[in-house]
Amino acid sequence: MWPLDLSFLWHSNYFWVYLLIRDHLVRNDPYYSRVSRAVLLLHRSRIQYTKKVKVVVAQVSQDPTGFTASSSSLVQSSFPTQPQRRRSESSIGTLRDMAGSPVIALYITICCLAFVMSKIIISFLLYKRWAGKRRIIEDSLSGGRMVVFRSPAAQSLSSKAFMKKTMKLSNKDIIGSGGFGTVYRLTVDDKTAFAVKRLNKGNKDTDRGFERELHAMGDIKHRNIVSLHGYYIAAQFNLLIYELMPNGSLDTLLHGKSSKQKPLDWPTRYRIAAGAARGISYLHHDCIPHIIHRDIKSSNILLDRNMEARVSDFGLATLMHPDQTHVSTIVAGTFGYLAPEYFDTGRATTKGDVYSFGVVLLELLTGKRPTDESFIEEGTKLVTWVKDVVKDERQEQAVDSTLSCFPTEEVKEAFQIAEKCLESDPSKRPAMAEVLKMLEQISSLIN
Ligand SMILES: Nc1ncnc2c1ncn2[C@@H]1O[C@H](COP(=O)(O)OP(=O)(O)OP(=O)(O)O)[C@@H](O)[C@H]1O
Repeated sequence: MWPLDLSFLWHSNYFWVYLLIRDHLVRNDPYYSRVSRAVLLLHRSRIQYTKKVKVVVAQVSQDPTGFTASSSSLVQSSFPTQPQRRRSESSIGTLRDMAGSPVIALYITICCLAFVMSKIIISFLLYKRWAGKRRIIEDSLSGGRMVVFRSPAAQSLSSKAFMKKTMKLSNKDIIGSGGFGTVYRLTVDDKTAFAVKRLNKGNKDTDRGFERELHAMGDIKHRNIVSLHGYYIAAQFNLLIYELMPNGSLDTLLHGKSSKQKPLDWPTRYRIAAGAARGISYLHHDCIPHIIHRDIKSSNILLDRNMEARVSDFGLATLMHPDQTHVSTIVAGTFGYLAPEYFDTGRATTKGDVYSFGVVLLELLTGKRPTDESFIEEGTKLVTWVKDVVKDERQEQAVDSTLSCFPTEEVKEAFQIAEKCLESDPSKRPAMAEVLKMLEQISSLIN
């Protein structure tokens, strides 16, 4: 009976195809979208072809019951009734008679050829993807090593002109600076620009671990994460090449002094909160190995041209294995955003990131920095102050004064989510995936 249903051979293909297209689910990459559509099309035509062949086989065997018409009849035949058993015995008899039939020979040949071809094509695509993931350009100009991860945006990085532009970066190109170094805007042409972060040089030993981490970061593609396009390692400095976020950081948007800057409205704030939660949730739950960010704060949440939130700065991120729930570390991160247990134990956990996200959510709601001077004067801090406000049901008074109108119920819900994230006992804090779910439920209130 084996020639009649060769579909089991195909099922092994689906696993490889899954490997090929799984990223599409999160990336929305047009290439994988095309591949998945082609696979679906092939799958449907295979089913149709198999049906047609089975009909032909049934006709050739002049079997009016069409014993091969569907796999369900094969399943049924595992527990055959009396008439079914008689019918299948006659079918097997007919099969034996048909062993030499040219139609069956043709069917087997086509199935085997298609199977072999499909394996070759899928292996080729997987190899191409693996080989094309990263390409290395050796920079002979300054003796450094540049690695560029393949992506549509980074196509233009292949030329030496890019290296020359990088070497010419000056103070006028600076767009920001932080604890780890200075960030420059690098314009390749009218349409292409990148953010280049210049890091102070570590020693050779840290380079190897540093490169390993960067390669893992290069693999992370998500609509709420700032992509790393490549890096450059030289004797005096290291450069990280990031996607440029035209709308800057949430920190600047909320607390910037520019008079031209319009205050953020509630729907934008809500979208930023949900986007950032989605990005962090992806790092915590969907990346293998899982990633703890360790420095979630408003200056590490950047905004793309559509004001979609992107989590950035994995300079402090630590890769951990799936079976590990925490990593030990010296205290790092930013004061005001760190979970209380972090000071005691020095251990970074995903729940620590949840706490920091809770602080960012409060920043979005109140428009105040966690280290706002008014809190210091009153001898309190943002988190303690908000907890009192929520307890007394005075949320409306705590909302950012630049928010002229806002939906009270949704804002109250958001305060409650922030409060859950800020539980002092980490085990009582929700996981980031739950935080995202709760935030998404607010949007169902909006609609
Ligand atoms: N990819 C980017 N696109 C646009 N602007 C960026 C990008 N990365 C960083 N910046 C800008 O540069 C500023 C400094 O970033 P950087 O990550 O170096 O420091 P930080 O996040 O402020 O502090 P820390 O280094 O302590 O994390 C950011 O606040 C942001 O305004």
